[in-house]
Amino acid sequence: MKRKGLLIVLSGPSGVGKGTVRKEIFSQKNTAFEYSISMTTRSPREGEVDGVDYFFKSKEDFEELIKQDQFIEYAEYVGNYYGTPLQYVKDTLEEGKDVFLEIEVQGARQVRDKFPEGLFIFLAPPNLTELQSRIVGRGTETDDSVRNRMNEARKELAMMNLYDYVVVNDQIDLAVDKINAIVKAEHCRRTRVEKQYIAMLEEK
Ligand SMILES: Nc1nc2c(ncn2[C@@H]2O[C@H](COP(=O)(O)OP(=O)(O)O)[C@@H](O)[C@H]2O)c(=O)[nH]1
Ligand SMILES: Nc1ncnc2c1ncn2[C@@H]1O[C@H](COP(=O)(O)OP(=O)(O)O)[C@@H](O)[C@H]1O
Repeated sequence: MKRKGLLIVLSGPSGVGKGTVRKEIFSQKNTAFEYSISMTTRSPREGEVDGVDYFFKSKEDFEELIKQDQFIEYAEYVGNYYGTPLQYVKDTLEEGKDVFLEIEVQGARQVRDKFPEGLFIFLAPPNLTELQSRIVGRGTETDDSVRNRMNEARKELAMMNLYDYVVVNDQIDLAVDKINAIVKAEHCRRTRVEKQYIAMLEEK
Protein backbone atom coordinates (compact mmCIF):
# COMPACT_ATOMS: atom_id res chain seq x y z
CA MET A 1 0.00 0.00 0.00
CA LYS A 2 1.29 3.45 -0.89
CA ARG A 3 2.17 5.57 2.13
CA LYS A 4 0.15 8.77 2.48
CA GLY A 5 1.92 12.11 2.77
CA LEU A 6 2.12 14.08 5.99
CA LEU A 7 -0.13 17.10 6.54
CA ILE A 8 1.99 19.83 8.13
CA VAL A 9 0.14 22.77 9.69
CA LEU A 10 2.04 25.92 10.69
CA SER A 11 -0.02 28.32 12.77
CA GLY A 12 0.37 31.05 15.39
CA PRO A 13 -0.69 34.60 16.21
CA SER A 14 -0.85 37.41 13.68
CA GLY A 15 2.53 39.07 13.18
CA VAL A 16 4.61 36.21 14.59
CA GLY A 17 6.17 35.60 11.16
CA LYS A 18 4.20 32.67 9.69
CA GLY A 19 4.17 34.11 6.16
CA THR A 20 7.85 35.05 6.36
CA VAL A 21 8.91 31.60 7.59
CA ARG A 22 6.71 29.83 5.02
CA LYS A 23 8.17 31.89 2.16
CA GLU A 24 11.69 31.08 3.38
CA ILE A 25 10.88 27.34 3.47
CA PHE A 26 9.52 27.42 -0.07
CA SER A 27 12.43 29.49 -1.38
CA GLN A 28 14.77 26.59 -0.54
CA LYS A 29 15.57 24.43 -3.56
CA ASN A 30 15.34 21.12 -1.74
CA THR A 31 11.93 21.69 -0.13
CA ALA A 32 9.94 18.50 -0.48
CA PHE A 33 6.60 19.95 0.66
CA GLU A 34 3.67 20.93 -1.52
CA TYR A 35 2.16 24.26 -0.53
CA SER A 36 -1.62 24.33 -0.44
CA ILE A 37 -2.68 27.65 -1.95
CA SER A 38 -5.58 29.05 0.07
CA MET A 39 -8.70 30.76 -1.19
CA THR A 40 -9.55 34.21 0.11
CA THR A 41 -12.03 37.02 -0.40
CA ARG A 42 -9.46 39.71 0.41
CA SER A 43 -8.24 41.84 -2.48
CA PRO A 44 -4.87 41.01 -4.03
CA ARG A 45 -2.00 43.19 -2.79
CA GLU A 46 0.45 44.69 -5.21
CA GLY A 47 2.55 41.94 -6.77
CA GLU A 48 0.24 39.10 -5.67
CA VAL A 49 -0.83 36.68 -8.39
CA ASP A 50 -4.09 34.71 -8.52
CA GLY A 51 -3.32 30.99 -8.25
CA VAL A 52 0.16 31.64 -6.83
CA ASP A 53 -0.30 33.61 -3.61
CA TYR A 54 -4.00 32.84 -3.19
CA PHE A 55 -7.02 31.96 -5.27
CA PHE A 56 -8.87 35.27 -5.04
CA LYS A 57 -12.66 34.78 -4.87
CA SER A 58 -15.74 36.95 -4.51
CA LYS A 59 -17.70 36.64 -1.25
CA GLU A 60 -20.58 34.97 -3.18
CA ASP A 61 -18.30 32.39 -4.80
CA PHE A 62 -16.60 31.64 -1.48
CA GLU A 63 -19.95 31.15 0.29
CA GLU A 64 -21.06 28.82 -2.51
CA LEU A 65 -17.89 26.73 -2.00
CA ILE A 66 -18.65 26.58 1.74
CA LYS A 67 -22.13 25.23 0.93
CA GLN A 68 -20.58 22.61 -1.35
CA ASP A 69 -18.29 21.50 1.50
CA GLN A 70 -15.18 22.20 -0.50
CA PHE A 71 -13.02 23.38 2.40
CA ILE A 72 -11.15 21.41 5.06
CA GLU A 73 -11.46 24.55 7.13
CA TYR A 74 -12.27 28.17 6.64
CA ALA A 75 -12.24 31.18 8.90
CA GLU A 76 -13.25 34.79 8.84
CA TYR A 77 -10.22 36.88 9.62
CA VAL A 78 -10.24 40.69 9.79
CA GLY A 79 -13.37 40.90 7.65
CA ASN A 80 -12.38 38.39 4.95
CA TYR A 81 -12.76 34.68 4.42
CA TYR A 82 -9.74 32.39 4.14
CA GLY A 83 -10.03 28.66 3.45
CA THR A 84 -8.08 25.51 2.57
CA PRO A 85 -9.36 23.54 -0.46
CA LEU A 86 -10.21 19.97 0.54
CA GLN A 87 -9.77 18.15 -2.79
CA TYR A 88 -6.25 19.38 -3.50
CA VAL A 89 -5.04 18.43 -0.02
CA LYS A 90 -6.68 14.98 -0.11
CA ASP A 91 -5.35 14.16 -3.59
CA THR A 92 -1.83 15.35 -2.82
CA LEU A 93 -1.63 13.38 0.43
CA GLU A 94 -2.92 10.29 -1.42
CA GLU A 95 -0.04 10.70 -3.89
CA GLY A 96 2.31 10.32 -0.92
CA LYS A 97 3.43 13.96 -0.88
CA ASP A 98 3.66 16.13 2.23
CA VAL A 99 1.30 19.13 2.20
CA PHE A 100 2.13 22.34 4.04
CA LEU A 101 -0.57 24.72 5.34
CA GLU A 102 0.13 28.16 6.79
CA ILE A 103 -3.09 29.27 8.45
CA GLU A 104 -4.38 31.22 11.44
CA VAL A 105 -5.37 29.45 14.67
CA GLN A 106 -9.17 29.09 14.27
CA GLY A 107 -8.53 27.23 11.02
CA ALA A 108 -5.79 25.04 12.53
CA ARG A 109 -8.26 23.91 15.17
CA GLN A 110 -10.72 22.75 12.51
CA VAL A 111 -7.97 20.89 10.64
CA ARG A 112 -7.04 19.07 13.86
CA ASP A 113 -10.61 17.72 14.08
CA LYS A 114 -10.58 16.45 10.48
CA PHE A 115 -6.92 15.32 10.23
CA PRO A 116 -5.89 14.32 13.76
CA GLU A 117 -2.90 12.47 12.26
CA GLY A 118 -1.47 15.78 10.96
CA LEU A 119 1.64 17.47 12.34
CA PHE A 120 0.71 20.71 14.11
CA ILE A 121 3.43 23.29 14.70
CA PHE A 122 2.82 26.50 16.64
CA LEU A 123 5.06 29.43 15.77
CA ALA A 124 5.56 31.55 18.90
CA PRO A 125 7.13 34.99 19.35
CA PRO A 126 10.21 35.33 21.60
CA ASN A 127 8.02 37.57 23.82
CA LEU A 128 4.93 39.82 23.61
CA THR A 129 6.91 43.06 23.24
CA GLU A 130 8.66 41.66 20.17
CA LEU A 131 5.32 40.46 18.76
CA GLN A 132 3.88 43.95 19.12
CA SER A 133 6.87 45.57 17.44
CA ARG A 134 6.60 43.12 14.51
CA ILE A 135 2.91 43.94 14.04
CA VAL A 136 3.63 47.68 14.27
CA GLY A 137 6.78 47.35 12.11
CA ARG A 138 4.85 45.70 9.28
CA GLY A 139 3.04 49.02 8.94
CA THR A 140 -0.28 47.45 7.89
CA GLU A 141 -2.33 48.04 11.07
CA THR A 142 -4.02 50.97 12.82
CA ASP A 143 -3.46 51.49 16.58
CA ASP A 144 -6.85 49.88 17.29
CA SER A 145 -6.07 46.90 15.13
CA VAL A 146 -2.68 46.43 16.86
CA ARG A 147 -4.47 46.39 20.22
CA ASN A 148 -7.03 43.86 18.91
CA ARG A 149 -4.35 41.60 17.53
CA MET A 150 -2.39 41.72 20.80
CA ASN A 151 -5.54 40.78 22.77
CA GLU A 152 -6.19 37.90 20.37
CA ALA A 153 -2.53 36.86 20.57
CA ARG A 154 -2.73 36.46 24.35
CA LYS A 155 -5.65 34.03 23.94
CA GLU A 156 -3.96 32.22 21.06
CA LEU A 157 -0.73 31.76 22.99
CA ALA A 158 -2.71 30.00 25.70
CA MET A 159 -3.65 27.36 23.10
CA MET A 160 -0.11 26.40 22.12
CA ASN A 161 -0.27 23.26 24.26
CA LEU A 162 -2.81 21.81 21.79
CA TYR A 163 -0.02 21.60 19.21
CA ASP A 164 2.57 18.85 18.71
CA TYR A 165 5.50 21.28 18.66
CA VAL A 166 6.22 24.91 19.50
CA VAL A 167 8.92 26.71 17.51
CA VAL A 168 10.03 30.14 18.71
CA ASN A 169 10.55 32.49 15.78
CA ASP A 170 13.55 34.34 17.10
CA GLN A 171 15.71 34.13 13.98
CA ILE A 172 14.01 33.19 10.71
CA ASP A 173 16.68 30.76 9.48
CA LEU A 174 16.77 28.94 12.84
CA ALA A 175 12.98 28.62 12.89
CA VAL A 176 13.09 27.17 9.36
CA ASP A 177 15.83 24.67 10.35
CA LYS A 178 13.77 23.58 13.35
CA ILE A 179 10.64 23.04 11.26
CA ASN A 180 12.58 20.97 8.71
CA ALA A 181 14.15 18.93 11.55
CA ILE A 182 10.75 18.32 13.16
CA VAL A 183 9.27 17.01 9.90
CA LYS A 184 12.26 14.71 9.37
CA ALA A 185 12.06 13.37 12.92
CA GLU A 186 8.32 12.86 12.61
CA HIS A 187 8.73 10.82 9.41
CA CYS A 188 11.32 8.62 11.15
CA ARG A 189 9.09 8.17 14.18
CA ARG A 190 6.09 7.16 12.08
CA THR A 191 8.18 4.69 10.03
CA ARG A 192 9.55 3.15 13.26
CA VAL A 193 6.07 2.73 14.72
CA GLU A 194 4.84 1.04 11.52
CA LYS A 195 7.85 -1.31 11.46
CA GLN A 196 7.29 -2.27 15.10
CA TYR A 197 3.68 -3.05 14.33
CA ILE A 198 4.54 -5.17 11.27
CA ALA A 199 7.20 -7.03 13.28
CA MET A 200 4.66 -7.70 16.02
CA LEU A 201 2.18 -9.12 13.46
CA GLU A 202 4.88 -11.36 12.00
CA GLU A 203 5.77 -12.75 15.44
CA LYS A 204 2.21 -13.92 15.99
N1 LIG B 1 -7.85 29.66 8.40
C1 LIG B 1 -7.10 30.02 7.39
N2 LIG B 1 -6.21 31.02 7.52
C2 LIG B 1 -5.45 31.35 6.45
C3 LIG B 1 -5.53 30.67 5.22
N3 LIG B 1 -4.63 31.23 4.37
C4 LIG B 1 -4.00 32.20 5.03
N4 LIG B 1 -4.47 32.29 6.29
C5 LIG B 1 -4.08 33.19 7.37
O1 LIG B 1 -4.79 34.40 7.22
C6 LIG B 1 -4.05 35.46 7.85
C7 LIG B 1 -4.05 36.69 6.96
O2 LIG B 1 -3.32 36.44 5.80
P1 LIG B 1 -2.96 37.61 4.79
O3 LIG B 1 -4.20 38.37 4.42
O4 LIG B 1 -2.20 37.00 3.64
O5 LIG B 1 -2.09 38.62 5.62
P2 LIG B 1 -0.76 38.50 6.50
O6 LIG B 1 -1.23 38.91 7.86
O7 LIG B 1 0.19 39.46 5.83
O8 LIG B 1 -0.25 37.08 6.46
C8 LIG B 1 -2.67 34.88 8.14
O9 LIG B 1 -2.62 34.60 9.53
C9 LIG B 1 -2.62 33.60 7.35
O10 LIG B 1 -1.82 32.62 8.01
C10 LIG B 1 -6.47 29.60 5.12
O11 LIG B 1 -6.63 28.93 4.11
N5 LIG B 1 -7.22 29.34 6.23
N1 LIG C 1 12.37 36.13 13.08
C1 LIG C 1 12.02 37.40 12.82
N2 LIG C 1 12.71 38.42 13.34
C2 LIG C 1 12.32 39.72 13.10
N3 LIG C 1 11.26 40.08 12.34
C3 LIG C 1 10.53 39.09 11.80
C4 LIG C 1 10.85 37.71 12.00
N4 LIG C 1 9.93 36.95 11.35
C5 LIG C 1 9.08 37.83 10.75
N5 LIG C 1 9.43 39.10 11.01
C6 LIG C 1 8.74 40.35 10.59
O1 LIG C 1 7.52 40.43 11.35
C7 LIG C 1 6.47 40.98 10.57
C8 LIG C 1 5.28 40.01 10.56
O2 LIG C 1 5.61 38.84 9.82
P1 LIG C 1 4.52 38.06 8.94
O3 LIG C 1 5.27 36.96 8.23
O4 LIG C 1 3.74 39.02 8.11
O5 LIG C 1 3.60 37.44 10.10
P2 LIG C 1 2.25 36.58 10.05
O6 LIG C 1 2.19 35.92 8.68
O7 LIG C 1 2.42 35.57 11.16
O8 LIG C 1 1.13 37.54 10.31
C9 LIG C 1 7.04 41.23 9.17
O9 LIG C 1 7.38 42.60 9.06
C10 LIG C 1 8.29 40.34 9.13
O10 LIG C 1 9.28 40.88 8.28
